[in-house]
Amino acid sequence: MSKIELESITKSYGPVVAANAISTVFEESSLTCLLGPSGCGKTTLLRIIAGLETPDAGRVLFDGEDVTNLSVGRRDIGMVFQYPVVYRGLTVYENLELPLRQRGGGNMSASQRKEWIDRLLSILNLTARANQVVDGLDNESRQKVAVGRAVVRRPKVVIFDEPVTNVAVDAKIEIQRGIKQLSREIGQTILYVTHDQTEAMTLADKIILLQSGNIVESAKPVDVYNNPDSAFGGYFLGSPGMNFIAAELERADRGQAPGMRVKCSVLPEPLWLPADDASGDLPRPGAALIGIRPEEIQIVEDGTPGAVRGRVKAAALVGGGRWFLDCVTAEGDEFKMLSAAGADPGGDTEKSFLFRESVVRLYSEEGNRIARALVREDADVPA
Ligand SMILES: Nc1ncnc2c1ncn2[C@@H]1O[C@H](COP(=O)(O)OP(=O)(O)OP(=O)(O)O)[C@@H](O)[C@H]1O
Repeated sequence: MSKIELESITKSYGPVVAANAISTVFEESSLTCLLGPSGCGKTTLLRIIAGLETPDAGRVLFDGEDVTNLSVGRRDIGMVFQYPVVYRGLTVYENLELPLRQRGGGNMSASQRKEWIDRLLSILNLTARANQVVDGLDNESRQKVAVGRAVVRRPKVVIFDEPVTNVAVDAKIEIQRGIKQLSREIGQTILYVTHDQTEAMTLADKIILLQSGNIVESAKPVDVYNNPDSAFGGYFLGSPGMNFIAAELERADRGQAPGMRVKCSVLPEPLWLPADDASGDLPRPGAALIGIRPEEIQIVEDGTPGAVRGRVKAAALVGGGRWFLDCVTAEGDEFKMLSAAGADPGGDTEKSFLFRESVVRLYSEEGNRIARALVREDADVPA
């Protein structure tokens, strides 16, 4: 189990930059999901770490050792792909035992080896099938065997490239649970590629979100979800994604405290950005965006303090009895919201909406986060 560091990894295919000077760290014994839309560079990065691809520039380090020019075989990596790779003609147990016999298991006694394989079989819910020949197994069970084969030697890192794409839903959850357990109980360092945000949110200790060969988010799932660094991250995670609504910034110092006033059609009163809360220098006056998640907006009684008027354009029932609503403010700004379970709010109806100030985030027009939160203009500020 190793800590993996990437230092300014760059890889281009003709005019396409698949990895643009990427630097990051995958901590030992952690499960990191590489997430992003098709073509963003997930597989390229994984292949460079595995040694299946050579970067144009930059270094790959395993526990501080430069492995950039080491062959695949000398990097000590386990791999699981979309389609299960198993030894045909052998039983489930033998599939897990063979890699240990071939290499890596030499210092285990026979009883230790059996104990370890039995533990893996139990984690992967394969104990009852231990003596079945893999050729007769369904695709899902064969993929579990492939996972077992990849981790049994306890390699420095195990790489998963969309391993549950071709697996039925029930088995998908079971395989994901097994993989999570492997990282928790055995401390295996795992890199996991997926384009499925729900899978990444469920599994990952850390999510790395890629866009066009660049890392745009790198944090715990809850932090990426609640406070994405980029509008792309806010939009990509969430179903539907975060709303970004046009806002206007103007300089508005309060006594000795420098800051900006933030006006937006969903805020009946402007909010205030103290200079201390801005990431970097205070932004220039002008256009900006506020970010708010669909589930953070409420429909409230007319006349509720802080509410603004708008219209529900269309409503659709979604999971758990909640309603997905397509809405627009009186000033014409569009937004989406998820209402609590309840009666049909009806399409094309006038409503009052509450955008809770406490969750309004501020982004530049280019989509970079300026502040995680804003305050009321009359809030106490340090002298
Ligand atoms: N061998 C190659 N030759 C030419 N272009 C390539 C090659 N491998 C990757 N690319 C290009 O590099 C970019 C990144 O590809 P990559 O496969 O890493 O993305 P990805 O995020 O894994 O996508 P997907 O989810 O579709 O697998 C894409 O534009 C792809 O077309």
